[in-house]
Amino acid sequence: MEMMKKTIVVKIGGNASNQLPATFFEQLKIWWLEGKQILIIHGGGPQISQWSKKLQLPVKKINGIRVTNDETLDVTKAVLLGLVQPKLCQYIAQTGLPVIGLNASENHLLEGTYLDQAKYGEVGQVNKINQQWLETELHNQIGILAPLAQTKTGQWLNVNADMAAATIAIQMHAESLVLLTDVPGVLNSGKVVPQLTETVAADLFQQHIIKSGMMPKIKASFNALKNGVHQTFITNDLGRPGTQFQYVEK
Ligand SMILES: Nc1ncnc2c1ncn2[C@@H]1O[C@H](COP(=O)(O)OP(=O)(O)O)[C@@H](O)[C@H]1O
Ligand SMILES: CC(=O)N[C@@H](CCC(=O)OP(=O)(O)O)C(=O)O
Repeated sequence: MEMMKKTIVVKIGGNASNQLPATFFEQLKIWWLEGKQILIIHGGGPQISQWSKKLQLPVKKINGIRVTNDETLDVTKAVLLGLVQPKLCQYIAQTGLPVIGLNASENHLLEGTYLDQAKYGEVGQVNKINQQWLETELHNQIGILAPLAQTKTGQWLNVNADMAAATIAIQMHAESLVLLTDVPGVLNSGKVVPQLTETVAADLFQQHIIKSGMMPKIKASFNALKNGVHQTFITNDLGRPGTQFQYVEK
């Protein structure tokens, strides 16, 4: 009987995807040669904001979540699936690794529901994934997946990429979740916090040391840890652990 391959989920933030260091591709190659199954969830927040501004659409985020109307949703889809994803696929293909771009419209890959339509508009969370089909796709190639979901009736939803990555990592029973961003980890007074517990995180929230885009990452990381993902990290370099999350059962 063939052993189930271990899955590693890497989320790449929009800023990070513009400046991927050599260590990123080296680590992908190492995991690939070790026989890991690799799924990359990509962001693209800064790129969506940039294109929204060019098109004179409002740019508004609440707690790191984009307020998304129908026009912003179109821009989000166009930027993620037309610009960010193909560029990442190209970079990975250039290293000689096999890669495929994926999105919610394929075989009910990501099914979602509205988060809070009155507050955020066309924004959702992922509830269900087509795990069987995804596993098959990831058997012989690295998957690059956009953070968009579809409702049961086919309405597209914009999903925060950190939250999408955590949900998908949980449902894939991933061994690790890495959130790759533009800072070396969670920072406090300019220094990386190497190990972060929920108690310390709550304290850093209260002191407004953890803000904006870092907020969904912290929530996503603890959510993943509590639901079976073995390890979660925030880093800007796959060669360094950055901040590792610690879940202490109460
Ligand atoms: N305590 C913190 N430590 C590090 N970064 C923080 C902190 N609080 C807020 N941030 C911000 O979070 C940003 C990362 O989130 P975001 O811009 O959404 O990145 P990504 O596109 O990778 O998801 C950092 O660049 C920084 O500006
Ligand atoms: C609902 C929501 O906030 N969606 C995000 C999706 C992209 C994303 O999360 O990109 P980063 O990881 O680069 O921030 C957005 O529209 O910006």
